[in-house]
Amino acid sequence: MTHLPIAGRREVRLATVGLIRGDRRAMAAVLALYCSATLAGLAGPWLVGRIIDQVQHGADVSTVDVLAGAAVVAVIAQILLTRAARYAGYRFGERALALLRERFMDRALDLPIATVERAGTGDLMTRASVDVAALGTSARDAAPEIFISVVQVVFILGAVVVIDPVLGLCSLVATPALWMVARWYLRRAREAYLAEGAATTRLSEELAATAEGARTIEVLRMRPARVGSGDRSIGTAFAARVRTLALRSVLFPVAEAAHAFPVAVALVVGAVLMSHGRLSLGSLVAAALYLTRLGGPVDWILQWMETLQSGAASLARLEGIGRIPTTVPQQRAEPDGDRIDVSGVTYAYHEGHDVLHDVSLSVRPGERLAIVGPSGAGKSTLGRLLAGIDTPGRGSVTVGGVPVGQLPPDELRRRIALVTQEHHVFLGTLRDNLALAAAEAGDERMGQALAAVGADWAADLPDGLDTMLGAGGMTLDASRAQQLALARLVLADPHTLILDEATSMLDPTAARDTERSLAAVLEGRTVIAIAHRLHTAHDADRVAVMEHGRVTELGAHDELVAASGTYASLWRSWHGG
Ligand SMILES: Nc1ncnc2c1ncn2[C@@H]1O[C@H](COP(=O)(O)OP(=O)(O)OP(=O)(O)O)[C@@H](O)[C@H]1O
Repeated sequence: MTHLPIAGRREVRLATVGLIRGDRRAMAAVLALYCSATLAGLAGPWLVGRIIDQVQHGADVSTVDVLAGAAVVAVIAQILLTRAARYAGYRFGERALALLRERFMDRALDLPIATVERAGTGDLMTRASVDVAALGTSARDAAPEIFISVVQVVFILGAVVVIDPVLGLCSLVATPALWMVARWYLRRAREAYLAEGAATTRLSEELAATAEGARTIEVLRMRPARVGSGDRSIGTAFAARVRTLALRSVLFPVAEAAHAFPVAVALVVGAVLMSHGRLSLGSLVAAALYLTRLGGPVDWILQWMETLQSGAASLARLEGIGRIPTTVPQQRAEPDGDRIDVSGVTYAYHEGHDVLHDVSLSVRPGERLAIVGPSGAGKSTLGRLLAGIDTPGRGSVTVGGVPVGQLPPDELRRRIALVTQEHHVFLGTLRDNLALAAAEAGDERMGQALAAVGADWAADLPDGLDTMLGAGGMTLDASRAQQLALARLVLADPHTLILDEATSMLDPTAARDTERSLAAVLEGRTVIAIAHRLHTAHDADRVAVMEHGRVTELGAHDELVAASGTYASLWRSWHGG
């Protein structure tokens, strides 16, 4: 299985910058609001310093009152501005997330089906669910919180430098130690917490399984084995927890010390500066108050950094989808007519193992061609090539002279449709389900399409086209679901249909109903039917027999029967003759 690609650091950086650039005004507003809120927050300690200085110089009560009043106003302004900044920040995050999600969906829907099939849908599903959720937490919480904290740290340091540059330098004394321990921690934390999560999950699964299977365990005398494996799981979980505890027991004390140390150094240095008359007591108190405030945002940064890292990993996985070349072709060519030509086609799922060898066929507009042959002969593979899902290794599959792979997917679907046993009912209204095939179709056309395939039940629905289908709504049985799929085909109106065992999975009654609906859809179109039951072949204009990846016989039913080849013997054995 080939994995879907993952974007590199540079692409992730570019994507992030692109998101910020795309919403530049909002970003500027967020930045301005956070800066204002932080500035308002800085007023408090500064005013306290001024009050101390004023009191020292024998100021009267009214001066102190004014300064205290200003401090109150600053606190209120800080609260209001922070609220506005958070609101704007979260909205920015949500918009960025929505954009990424939509871009991911667009890219995912543009992916060549063959690529998705080869990578397995699980990978794509995980990216669409787990990674989008992880990115959501990053965009919604981690990024804004880190952003606020960085703004606060910068402003607090700036304020201390303004009070006195020497004190500013003191506030950086612990930075190298903090930087080193943070790097050390972040390098190990992700893996350690993932291991802890996995060990905890394993332990609870183990205990639950033991409890549920208690009787069986007793009967089969498996107790020692279960106790042993339970002990091992507990041991693993314990070791994983000790590991994360060890990481925290290094990070937190260093971080605590890193917060306290600059305050202590600043007080000592400040006292010296004061004794030289370079600094007032009020300024020293203000600087010390600022430095004690550094701890909060620094802790916050450390705490959210990990989430941001995992968000970046998710972004790399979401952006990775963009690395896959889509099916959208470089040049647009207009097919000349509806004729389908397969010429000299070779195809291999795995290099060196061709499953189609030099297949050539022409299907004229309106013809009915049945493809028959033993299992594994390559019929479905040929069907996929005709529908443009896979591209031939050598040779070409063209419609009206244009290779099917060169037609944009939308255009190709309007010409050629592959009908398989899958007839998915999408969650939504009946109208939504039909609009997938023709978004522009009105209610009348939809009604006609449903009537054409004999879906009379649709006319009796109380909510009509607005009836909700799928989970929580009305469930359709297999034959109705297939009628819905066929009505979609009528709306899409392709000139060619490739039927791959379209009715073989249904029960016989459903198959009969469906066959009638199918007959209505086939009317007037070119039909290439991968036939499992030979009466389909009997009714076709021509029959192609495939064996070992080659077309070995091609002609009308009667001709092939008369030729006494493979088809004739298949027909005889099927007919019991
Ligand atoms: N996704 C795949 N990956 C690898 N090999 C495949 C894949 N699909 C089919 N094959 C192989 O290609 C060959 C042709 O398979 P294909 O399904 O086209 O035959 P078929 O004639 O349609 O058979 P059936 O009637 O059983 O569906 C078989 O050998 C099959 O094992």
